[in-house]
Amino acid sequence: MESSNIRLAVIPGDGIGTEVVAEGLKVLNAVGVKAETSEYDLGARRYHASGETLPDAVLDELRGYDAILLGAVGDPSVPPGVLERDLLLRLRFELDHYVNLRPVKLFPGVATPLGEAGPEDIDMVVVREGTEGPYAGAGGVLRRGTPHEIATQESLNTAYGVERVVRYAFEKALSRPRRKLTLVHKTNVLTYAGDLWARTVDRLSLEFPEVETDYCHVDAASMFFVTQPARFDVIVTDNLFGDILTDLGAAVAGGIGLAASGNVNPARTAPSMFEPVHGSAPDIAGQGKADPTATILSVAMLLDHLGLTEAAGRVEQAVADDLLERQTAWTPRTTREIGDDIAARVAG
Ligand SMILES: NC(=O)C1=CN([C@@H]2O[C@H](COP(=O)(O)OP(=O)(O)OC[C@H]3O[C@@H](n4cnc5c(N)ncnc54)[C@H](O)[C@@H]3O)[C@@H](O)[C@H]2O)C=CC1
Ligand SMILES: CC(C)CC(=O)C(=O)O
Ligand SMILES: [Mg+2]
Repeated sequence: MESSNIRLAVIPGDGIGTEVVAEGLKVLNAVGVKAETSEYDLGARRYHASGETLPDAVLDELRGYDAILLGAVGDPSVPPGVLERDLLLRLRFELDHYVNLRPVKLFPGVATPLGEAGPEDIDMVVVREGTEGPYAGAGGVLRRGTPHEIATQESLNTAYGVERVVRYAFEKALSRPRRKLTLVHKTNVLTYAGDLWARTVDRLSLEFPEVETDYCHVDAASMFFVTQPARFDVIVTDNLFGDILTDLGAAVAGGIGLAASGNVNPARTAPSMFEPVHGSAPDIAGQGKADPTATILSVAMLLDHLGLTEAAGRVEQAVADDLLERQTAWTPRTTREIGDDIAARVAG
């Protein structure tokens, strides 16, 4: 076993976030990695108790960890966007998580709505920009509440921000057997931002001659996710397109309960943060219905990021085995039971 002691901040958050994170930690414990975990009460409960979303002192403390595991944030009792923007996006921006890494991978035995498609057809990684785009918060509103209201929400794209995420995506493509990188954007309409993205890919492609590059408009890419997912290997795209495409990718690869992600700071100037792609799912919260697999796979990504590749591989293999068994011997299980079963497999 790799010996190391990791310091982990845990933010269960809201709704099913608390349920799935408990299972992620259970599996982390079972894999035998020495981890010192500290839980942070951030989310709707704290907001109602104190009005706080992410106090500066907490943010500073979080900077000192090796990594962060997050469940999900957002609750119907809190005005829309408050927790998403002031907690989740603030974490991503302040900790410079400029790569939002989202594998879209069909595990053997998992049913896909695409019918005939198999694991060889659905195996891609979406490299979503994480700190810019329409999520940067630029824009405003005039004459709010009147019939003449004007709301603008601008997409921020900097040469610096685009170059660093595109470079990461090229490196990711180079590390994979197919060595293919597809830029997904909407260059035919979003001409200013699209031009910057396209020129950046063209320029960096000279540094990565082994990587085949390709371009797809986001509307067509959405179609190809469903009709020809094998077109894609590594995708690089902006914050909004990547958000939308990865929920679609999750559906195609067996469901939102299986989709893992990492908010990565490749320069390691701050801890990276790992979380399921899904949200707090208020519709099923507190009922033990949430699938914790996405969080458990996010724990595997976290371990891999910290160089604990053997442990990461064991967690992913345990998930793969569990998913395969679901195909042949499916029985309804609670969130906790799925966590127990995967933890038992990890422990051997
Ligand atoms: N990273 C985060 O913290 C995210 C937070 N959100 C927030 O979460 C709240 C709910 O957002 P929604 O749009 O409903 O998205 P959602 O991802 O929470 O739920 C969408 C649908 O998927 C189902 N689902 C989600 N995770 C599941 C799991 N592990 N197992 C089984 N079913 C699962 C839900 O029951 C729901 O029907 C909102 O406040 C939203 O802003 C949404 C996405 C990401
Ligand atoms: C709630 C959003 C800020 C985040 C989201 O939907 C995502 O990152 O997938
Ligand atoms: Mg999303």
